Amino acid sequence: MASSQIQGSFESSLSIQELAKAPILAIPQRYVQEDQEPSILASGTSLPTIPFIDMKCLIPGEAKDYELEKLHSTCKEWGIFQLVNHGVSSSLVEKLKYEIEEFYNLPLEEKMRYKLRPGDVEGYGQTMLNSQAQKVEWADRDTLESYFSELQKIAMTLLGLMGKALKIEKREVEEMFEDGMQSVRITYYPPCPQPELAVGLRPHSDATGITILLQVNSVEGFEVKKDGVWIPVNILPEAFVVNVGDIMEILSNGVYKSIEHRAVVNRVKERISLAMFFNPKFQAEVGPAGSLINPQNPPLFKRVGMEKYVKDFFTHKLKGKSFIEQMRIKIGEDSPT
Ligand SMILES: O=C(O)CCC(=O)C(=O)O
Ligand SMILES: [Fe+2]
Repeated sequence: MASSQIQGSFESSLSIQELAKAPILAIPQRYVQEDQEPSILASGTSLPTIPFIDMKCLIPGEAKDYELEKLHSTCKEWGIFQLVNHGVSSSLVEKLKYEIEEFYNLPLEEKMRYKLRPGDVEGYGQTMLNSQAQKVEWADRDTLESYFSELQKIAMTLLGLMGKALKIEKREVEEMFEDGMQSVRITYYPPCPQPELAVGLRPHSDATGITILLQVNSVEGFEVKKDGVWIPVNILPEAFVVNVGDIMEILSNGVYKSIEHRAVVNRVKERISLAMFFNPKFQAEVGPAGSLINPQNPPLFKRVGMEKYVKDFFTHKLKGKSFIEQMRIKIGEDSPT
């Protein structure tokens, strides 16, 4: 994994950040999306909360059985959790958060010095979700590099433990994710005078192995769809949110579930998040783990090379879990292995 390139992109929009600075009362028509599903209200009954997993109890080699079991059941039932005691120093995380916020506070002219130009792989500007990932180059390089390398270790540990809990042969998980691809997306959501009419980030599951999300400035807006209902997630400032991605759902042959999530916007506050995506290498194959498949447990998903998987993803319109659905083997269709 160490040799792989770190990539990232800004899902920020220059125009929308500037637009939000002007005191407007209504959002321009092109940002209006009326068909949004409502979130559950935090009144009376208490909200369901996504589970917490304690990294200290998951130390490789001596993972406590109950915590491994909790990780397993959480990945089956939720596909998401808040990771606490993750071991990344709080001074590093705070420094990173500070530098990212400082960047967005720069005057526009300053930010434009980092503007993305066609063909560039790093910089500031608007990128679509399904466009080529971009490399980041604006914050203190050392802070980012340190953060990324810490997160790679955590991701490999979690992927290994998930494989163990699923009883997938260790070799299979390693072959898939070692020297894998990582990418980063930093998203800036400006305050919005009509939050109920605008979409921060539309509902989707991540097409990844796993995703580790950092909420940069403690403003809430992250929501997950559980049992058909949108639940706001109160992310602890010291926690990371770990998402099971579609690749993990496929690898586990449907035992683990990737979860649909979205970002809503806030009437008065801006929000920033940093998502780091962990994926197999291009040479790997995406498909159910061979060690899980037998006549009683036939493959539920097709098998494709990672390169094709990525290509298909970039040409697919992001919508809920529709991408992984097209990987599912339909009844009557033979597994193409
Ligand atoms: O901004 C967020 O909280 C969610 C980001 C996300 O889901 C993503 O980047 O895939
Ligand atoms: Fe996501």
